[in-house]
Amino acid sequence: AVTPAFRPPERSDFTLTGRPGASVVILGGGIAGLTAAYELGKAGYRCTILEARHRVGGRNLTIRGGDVETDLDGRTQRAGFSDGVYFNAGPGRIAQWMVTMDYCRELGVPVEVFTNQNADAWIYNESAGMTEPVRYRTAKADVYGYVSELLAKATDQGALDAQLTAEDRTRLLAFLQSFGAIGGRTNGWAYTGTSRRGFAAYPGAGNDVGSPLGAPPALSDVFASNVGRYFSFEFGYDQAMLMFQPVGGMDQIPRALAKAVGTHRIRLDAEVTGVTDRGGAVEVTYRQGSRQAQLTADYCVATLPPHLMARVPHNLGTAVTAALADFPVTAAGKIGLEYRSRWWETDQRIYGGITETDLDLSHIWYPSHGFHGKRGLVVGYYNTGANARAYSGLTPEQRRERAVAQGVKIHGDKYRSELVTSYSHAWDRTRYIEGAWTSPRYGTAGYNLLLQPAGRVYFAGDWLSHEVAWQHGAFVAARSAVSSLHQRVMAG
Ligand SMILES: Cc1cc2nc3c(=O)[nH]c(=O)nc-3n(C[C@H](O)[C@H](O)[C@H](O)COP(=O)(O)OP(=O)(O)OC[C@H]3O[C@@H](n4cnc5c(N)ncnc54)[C@H](O)[C@@H]3O)c2cc1C
Ligand SMILES: CSCCC(=O)C(=O)O
Repeated sequence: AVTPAFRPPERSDFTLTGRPGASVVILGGGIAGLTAAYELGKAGYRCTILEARHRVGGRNLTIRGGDVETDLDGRTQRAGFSDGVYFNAGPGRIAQWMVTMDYCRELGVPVEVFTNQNADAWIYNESAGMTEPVRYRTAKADVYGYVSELLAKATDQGALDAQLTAEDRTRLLAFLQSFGAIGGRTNGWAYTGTSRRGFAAYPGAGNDVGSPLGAPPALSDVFASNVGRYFSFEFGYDQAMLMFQPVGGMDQIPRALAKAVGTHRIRLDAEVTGVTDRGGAVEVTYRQGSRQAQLTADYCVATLPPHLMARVPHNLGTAVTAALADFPVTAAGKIGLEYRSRWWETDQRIYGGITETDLDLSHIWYPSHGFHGKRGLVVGYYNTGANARAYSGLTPEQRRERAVAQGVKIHGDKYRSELVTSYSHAWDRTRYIEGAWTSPRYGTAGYNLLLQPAGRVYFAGDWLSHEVAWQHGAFVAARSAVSSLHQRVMAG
């Protein structure tokens, strides 16, 4: 039998057929712009990409030693990372079903597992009064155990008889006993803790049974600590293991796309300043340094973030401007902390994965590659919204100090003493991006308007998809735009 009811969401062998040879100017060299150029190029179109930044990739940004970035506040950082150390400041993970994986395969970008969930990573909820972190495995054992105990008791006492048949009850109780590792009826279905909680010292040879963590805290204390707060993250269809990352940094994807497109077709440091639909062609003006230039093409694919495209003078109509301006934008930030030793592996036995906190740093990511290497890079914060803005308002030094002061609470002194260098990225303060991702108003006239070309101008970007904040969204939106452009050309 074939795998039931599953169709890859996007054909991996996407190709436009026919070679019409029209010219297309593409605004923005992020994933959407590069993909538009790549797919149109394969079909024989003559494409030119205008990208305002000094490199392609847009939000797909990997920072290495020597990279220099200046933000909207004029703060310049020069990354001091060692050779081989990299920091994915934007995207970091890919789900298996995403079309991003097909592009990695087609472009020859090798991928490796990205560890999105780790039983040995920590949970730390300061606001719940925790004074030390708890391992994920321990938190899960206790929460699953107590929830199972409660549900088993209610079931066995007949509280759910209106919902359950006698057979359902038997099956549910059997499931709960295994799921929560609870006692049976004679033990009152009690959760008393098992080896699932983990050990202070793991079992050894001969008669060494190790030092089990032992009895769990009281039920009420487990719920009060709120350690279950983040369990559902890994249930998400977009975040469930296995996840993947390109070997050597996420920017291997735009690099490979740019190579396939041909770097001679990409103009960097080229800021688009105007778009005019002339009826028979599109005229785009742009600025390269002090030079003003102009480019005319048969069609245009515009992939700037919508809130920035809204500010570019054009003659596409006020409804288009209003629709572009109607995308609420989220802030996000990350810091990369390079350490001279991989103490999280040697001392804490954490090989990849994520620690979850209620601190303003939100998440701490450990590297999913380079295990047992000499150095390594930890993502010391990955936060959004108000937490991201709190950090983006600080200088890079202040950001590092704040992140390290928080991280020490979980990891101890090495979090500070082993630190070599850091680089932080504030997406809301990044020129030509000004935000992390948007929340499209699906179903509105404005959103739907932008799915149609405005004259000879097509729009694309993750913001025109149902996978915002994922490269998948940028890929499929670009495919959609070039497909309708191509249909029109072939029909004409
Ligand atoms: C912190 C963070 C984490 C993320 N995590 C993930 C993840 O784990 N996995 C994943 O798949 N995705 C993730 N994403 C989302 C992913 O980065 C985006 O969905 C994708 O990169 C968007 O591509 P795009 O081409 O639509 O937009 P962009 O990358 O924003 O491209 C737009 C381009 O337009 C350029 N531009 C702007 N103004 C002008 C102008 N006037 N003239 C010329 N060019 C201009 C910009 O410089 C930019 O290059 C994350 C994003 C962020 C910010
Ligand atoms: C937290 S979901 C939005 C950003 C993203 O795609 C990611 O970090 O996985």
